[in-house]
Amino acid sequence: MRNDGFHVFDTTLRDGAQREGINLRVSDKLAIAALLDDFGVGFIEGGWPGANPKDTEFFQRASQELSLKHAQLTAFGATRRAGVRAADDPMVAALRDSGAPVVTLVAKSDDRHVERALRTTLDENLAMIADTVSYLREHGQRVFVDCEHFFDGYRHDPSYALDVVRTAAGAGADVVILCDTNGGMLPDDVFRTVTEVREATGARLGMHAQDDTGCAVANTLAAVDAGATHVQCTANGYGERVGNADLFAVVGALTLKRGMDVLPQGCLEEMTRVSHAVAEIVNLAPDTHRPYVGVSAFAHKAGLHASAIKVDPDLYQHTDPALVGNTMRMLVSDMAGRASIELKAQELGLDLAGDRALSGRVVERVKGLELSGYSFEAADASLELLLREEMGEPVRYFETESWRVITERRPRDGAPLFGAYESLTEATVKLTVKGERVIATAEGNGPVNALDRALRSSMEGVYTALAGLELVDYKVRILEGSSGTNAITRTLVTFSDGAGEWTTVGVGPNVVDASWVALEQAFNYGLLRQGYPRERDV
Ligand SMILES: CC(=O)SCCNC(=O)CCNC(=O)[C@H](O)C(C)(C)COP(=O)(O)OP(=O)(O)OC[C@H]1O[C@@H](n2cnc3c(N)ncnc32)[C@H](O)[C@@H]1OP(=O)(O)O
Ligand SMILES: CC(=O)C(=O)O
Repeated sequence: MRNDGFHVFDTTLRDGAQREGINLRVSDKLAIAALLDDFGVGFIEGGWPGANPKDTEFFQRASQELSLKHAQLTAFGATRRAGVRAADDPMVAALRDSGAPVVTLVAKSDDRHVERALRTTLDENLAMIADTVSYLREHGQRVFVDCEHFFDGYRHDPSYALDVVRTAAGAGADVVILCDTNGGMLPDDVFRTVTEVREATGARLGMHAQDDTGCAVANTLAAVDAGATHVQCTANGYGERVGNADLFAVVGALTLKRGMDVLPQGCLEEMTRVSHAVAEIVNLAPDTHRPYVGVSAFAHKAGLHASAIKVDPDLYQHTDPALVGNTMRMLVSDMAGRASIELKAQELGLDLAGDRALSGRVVERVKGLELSGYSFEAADASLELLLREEMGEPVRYFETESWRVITERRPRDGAPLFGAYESLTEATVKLTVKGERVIATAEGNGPVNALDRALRSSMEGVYTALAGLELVDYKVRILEGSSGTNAITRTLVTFSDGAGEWTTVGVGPNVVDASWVALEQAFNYGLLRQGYPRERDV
């Protein structure tokens, strides 16, 4: 049964946006709020209305444009200024007028911060808290109070820190959140402190953990173990400095490890989609190694793991990836064994018919190729071509006789070192396509572009679907960097046909050679994907 009394509170749009490098537009914030609502969080902290025009506009637009199924919007702001009535403080008025049904107030709870940062008295700080909470409650808003620097404050002057909690709860705050603002706590500190504060005050407590010791998720779980019933987190752990407790890791742990029903039915499996979509909106590459949601979170590389997974995936997985909307993947590399190959073939839709000798041959070839610089982990299309070759079904739509590339560079203005120049590359390919010898030449802005164009022009009369294939990514990695320009080069090329992408890998001492190897595979794989019958006799 769902635990309605437990709060999953998301602060991606407020604390997450405090991460260096994140800069959200109002439309980004609205889109992220909709995603967090899909994930089923109970509260979405939208920002600080009154602090900047963007956050004020967010709350105005949210009330018209968002129709939240699960979450309530929360406005963040500080307690009133010292020496001013809450009713007369324009920043408190902005919270009151935000339209948000819930306000989270940040309050000082460390006596040193009160005296040195706020530059007021300990009593006045308590009055600021009581006055602001009561004022917003009188205006019909639910209030949560974030006790900033609570854990440091509690160590320094526990009695004052407890007075802050009692004052907030006494004035009508529904939840008092203990914040590890500097992120310096460890789980045992948090468990002990939350237990003591709960026993001393009887207040409903929440936890807000920064990740400066890498313990934000563990600290959040420790607080829950000690009786906290409200957790503040951010999507993918984005936040000030090194970040906050990761929403997905915390929810994954509470639901799948603690058996707590903290999300509405059906929302848990939205986790991976929401994590990746938020990353796209904030313009950060999704972290492939993020717990639960990373593309590598259930990717298996070691041969021993694969052989056990073949029997039962649970043997090497802490949970079923489908529960969080993720999928298991097999990685094939020089750490693979026969079982890795069999599982990977299944994933690619190929039937090895339990042929151990065949999978053994593939293992040997993969290991030999990886020794010479190949890496199949990110190049499933290359692996599939290799598997098909070993299965006796080689994918060959053309045969290469030779290719040649010439690049001409003409400096302008007398050739200064960083000056402008004109550069043009010309590639010629000689191939056999369906038994016919073809020679094609094309120009491009570099060798790979020119070869790509020459390959297309040599075959597009025969394979018309080539027009819909596009090279979308090209990566070069220098292996054995100590050899300088003599080094081995590995290239990865990624193509798209609109419906999907595929990546191939090439290796060689010459970067253009390595690129050709990857291109040749990419074209063959692309033609296979378009459904052309394989040419066995070219
Ligand atoms: C731990 C956290 O992450 S809390 C979230 C922090 N987030 C942000 O700061 C982002 C948004 N902040 C802002 O846009 C600006 O800082 C504003 C608009 C809030 C305030 O701007 P300014 O009025 O120029 O003040 P400034 O930023 O220089 O200093 C903050 C003021 O708030 C006061 N203050 C800090 N905490 C509190 C509090 N809990 N209650 C009341 N006042 C507080 C400080 O004493 C300081 O007062 P002063 O102006 O009299 O010196
Ligand atoms: C409130 C908050 O963000 C903090 O104390 O870290």
